[in-house]
Amino acid sequence: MSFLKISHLRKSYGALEILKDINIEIEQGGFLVLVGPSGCGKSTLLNTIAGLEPITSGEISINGRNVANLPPSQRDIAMVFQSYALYPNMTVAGNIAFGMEIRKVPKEIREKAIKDVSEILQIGHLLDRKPSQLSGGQRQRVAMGRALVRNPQVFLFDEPLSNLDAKLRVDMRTEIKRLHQRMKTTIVYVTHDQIEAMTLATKIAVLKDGVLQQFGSPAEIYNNPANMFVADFMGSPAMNLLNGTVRKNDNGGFSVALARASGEEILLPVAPGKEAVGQHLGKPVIFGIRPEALTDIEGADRNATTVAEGDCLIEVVEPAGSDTFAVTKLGGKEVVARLRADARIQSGQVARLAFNLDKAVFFDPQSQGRIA
Ligand SMILES: Nc1ncnc2c1ncn2[C@@H]1O[C@H](COP(=O)(O)OP(=O)(O)OP(=O)(O)O)[C@@H](O)[C@H]1O
Repeated sequence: MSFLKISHLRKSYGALEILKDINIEIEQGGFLVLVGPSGCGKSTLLNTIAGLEPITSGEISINGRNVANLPPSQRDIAMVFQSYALYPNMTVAGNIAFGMEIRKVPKEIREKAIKDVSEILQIGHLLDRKPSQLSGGQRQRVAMGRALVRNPQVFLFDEPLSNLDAKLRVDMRTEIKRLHQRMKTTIVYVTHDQIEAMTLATKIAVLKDGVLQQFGSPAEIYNNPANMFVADFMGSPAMNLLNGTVRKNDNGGFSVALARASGEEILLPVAPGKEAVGQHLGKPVIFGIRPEALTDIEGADRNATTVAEGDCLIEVVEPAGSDTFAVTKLGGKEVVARLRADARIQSGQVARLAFNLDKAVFFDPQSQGRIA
């Protein structure tokens, strides 16, 4: 049974509909990440789960109980905000225990809870400090500690790492993941950072303009994006989306032809299992390939069943330490290939690249949906 279930949820401000028929469900212990560009409605969705915003219609159930019309205090959730929202005049221990004090939890139990969470979060040495005496990462830990001591059914995180610098963000991301693995709590987490979404989530919901674009595991979303928006939004560098035309091969299979800058074409065979693209025979399609599926010949995946090679004029080479990105042009668009770090390729040179066509995806240029 799903633990958190959002059914046909709609939210409007006056005539403006912000969330349009959202349906999502996750299991107990799941880590749901809501991701999408600024203004897509992810914070609004989180706030409706928290009870901070009333919904226009639909249902939100937690552990089988419809909470949509309950106040936040009766939903058994705890929220960690981007701004941390710590009380500046209280010590760390005071901040963590404040909710328990209000609920008149006995002192020994409070002290034990503070001790337990401060061990988990490694903030035992900070308990007597005020928030102003803490670093951003330490404040973030205290905010999490305050949520943890409540032991709620669901944790809600609203962009908790966005105020931290890049290095600390990565460290805290790992820490949140470790915490989730250890505590097996159910989490809903908002971010606009697709890497955070990929690394943390058990399930990702991608939103755009208040519409759920795709809901699935990180691997499903990465490998089989539902549409061109998801394909472009998830992954860095983004998936290459190129204009192609479907052709029939002499042997009965299909290929996709991409125009080169020179005017000639490169013909890429369609891998087994992806023949649905044949329904678009003779018509334009969008050919999607991730940078790592387009490599130097030596870097090609030896286990791939369908690989094609093609000579491409390399316009720019960008060494990135662990690998090298090369930019070429195909199908009227710039294409990024991900080469091995020591690939001997230079800008201005024609280089032979390998296309792993097992990883290719096709989209209908009209509907922008994936052809499956
Ligand atoms: N009280 C309100 N009245 C009217 N419109 C609102 C209100 N609150 C939010 N909105 C609008 O709802 C849309 C979704 O906002 P929301 O804050 O949920 O987006 P978001 O995806 O979390 O964006 P960000 O990443 O920038 O925080 C935006 O277009 C916003 O302008």
